[in-house]
Amino acid sequence: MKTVLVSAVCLIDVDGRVLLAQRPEGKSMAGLWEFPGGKVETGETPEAALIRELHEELGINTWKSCLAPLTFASHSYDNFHLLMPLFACRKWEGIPQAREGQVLKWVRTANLRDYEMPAADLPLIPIIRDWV
Ligand SMILES: Nc1nc2c([nH]c(=O)n2[C@H]2C[C@H](O)[C@@H](COP(=O)(O)OP(=O)(O)OP(=O)(O)O)O2)c(=O)[nH]1
Ligand SMILES: [Mg+2]
Repeated sequence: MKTVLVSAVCLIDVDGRVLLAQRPEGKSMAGLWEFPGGKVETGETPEAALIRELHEELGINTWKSCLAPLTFASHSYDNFHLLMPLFACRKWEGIPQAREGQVLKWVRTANLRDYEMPAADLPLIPIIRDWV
């Protein structure tokens, strides 16, 4: 099975809330809430991919020095295996905007369970709750 590398971020605001994005209709896993990010392209580092995705999806800028490794997901879906480093980020430039039809929501870590997420993300929730 193919391993797909996806880079994602736990953006944390000054109140300790985390940004979730709801996958739009027409995409795989539509309606589920995810951490912003996307697939790492050939020749790209996970950090560079995430900085690019955050600009494309949310219109914000951040830097490698503002991305701290937090944890990762490793999960077999039916047709691919997902390997997803999750970075924590508390510093960026701009206000996150839904540029790709997503719905965005700042969520208290205690309430993350109320948002239906992809299977790969479920083990990340207690880690984020304990860490943020
Ligand atoms: N960004 C993100 N993706 C996740 C999470 N959990 C999870 O299983 N995924 C999966 C969903 C997708 O299969 C893949 C994300 O890649 P993506 O967002 O670039 O892929 P996509 O299919 O939506 O977009 P694209 O290929 O059309 O560019 O990883 C998560 O928390 N954040
Ligand atoms: Mg994406």
